Amino acid sequence: MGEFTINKEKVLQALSTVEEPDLKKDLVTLGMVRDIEVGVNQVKFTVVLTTPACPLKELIRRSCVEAIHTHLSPDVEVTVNLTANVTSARDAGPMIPGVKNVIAVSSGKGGVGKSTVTANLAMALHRSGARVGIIDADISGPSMPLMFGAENMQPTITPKNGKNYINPIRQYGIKIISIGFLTPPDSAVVWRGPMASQALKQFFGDTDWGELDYLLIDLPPGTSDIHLTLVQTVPVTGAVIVTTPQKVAVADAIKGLSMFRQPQINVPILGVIENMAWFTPEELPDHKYHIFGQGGGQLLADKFEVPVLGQIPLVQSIREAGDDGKPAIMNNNEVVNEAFNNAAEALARQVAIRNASMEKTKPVELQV
Ligand SMILES: Nc1ncnc2c1ncn2[C@@H]1O[C@H](COP(=O)(O)OP(=O)(O)OP(=O)(O)O)[C@@H](O)[C@H]1O
Repeated sequence: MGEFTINKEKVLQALSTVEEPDLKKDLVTLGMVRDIEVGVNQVKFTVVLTTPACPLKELIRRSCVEAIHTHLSPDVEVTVNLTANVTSARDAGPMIPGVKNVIAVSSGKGGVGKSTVTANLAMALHRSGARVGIIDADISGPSMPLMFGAENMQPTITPKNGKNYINPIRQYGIKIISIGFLTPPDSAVVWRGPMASQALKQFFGDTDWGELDYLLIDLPPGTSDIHLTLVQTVPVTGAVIVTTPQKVAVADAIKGLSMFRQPQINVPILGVIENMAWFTPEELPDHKYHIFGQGGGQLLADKFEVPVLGQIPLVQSIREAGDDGKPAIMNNNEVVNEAFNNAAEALARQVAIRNASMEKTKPVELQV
């Protein structure tokens, strides 16, 4: 093995041949290469990814090693450290200044599993290393307190700069605020639109979220005042729509998605998650029974020219976990975790693509 002297310049040149597959530019131009250290026959550097949930991590690592071997010498020992700095689609404003991305989770129809999907996506993103929060704005039935085993928890209040701030509760590493925390668990309070909109505004304006990579908003099914309040209050990075494969669910989801696409609202749609895509009995993990039909998620995605971010099977333990106060992903069932992890990675990927390729989002100003 011959000795080969390397300098940082040569390393950068080699790495400028590596393209970020989604962003279609090279790693050096994108400013993703940091902390290059060189030695005799050795090079070490850091690649800063756009999300810790990056599904292309290993591909990027391999491409970097290959580029060094091809352009410098096959004898160089290459160490690639991967870290992430989640990108943002907004300018830091007075509202939620430390939150990089606000993601609306929406559905056309009730009961399709929007809250279950939100809770598990949040956990999957958190487990990948991201900082995650949830706002449960589903006035039709706030379910986050139950799904996170937090029915008896209460957010605290801290005065800061002469103003009282709500501190989200923290459960399993996720910061959570729910409209359900504002009412006693057993009371049948019927939230009227204006009251709920006011509460949602407080969840942004008067809540101390600190630093978050992703803040997921569990919206009520359909379209409502809450949706309008959301897009008027904060810049929304994008929307995810949850549907089942059923035709009637898809028809409703089309209506839901159309709202985000209205020119005066114009919130990018990041993709579709098809929940209850098939039934898989726990004891037969390879079997798929398409009891709600097939292909609804894809149909919806095709119609709006967005990707299907994931398909989540109907598994009894997903329902049980929700009722037991733990998102299903915490039980480490292979089928369930693969489904939610893939969906979370696909979502994080679309957020990164959106942030790199589209204009920053601004809150919507609607004439009323
Ligand atoms: N993939 C799944 N497998 C098994 N059960 C599921 C799955 N997804 C959701 N469920 C169950 O279906 C029920 C409805 O789910 P969830 O509350 O998440 O729906 P939603 O769309 O948020 O409802 P809402 O219309 O009230 O907002 C819950 O009991 C939940 O545990």
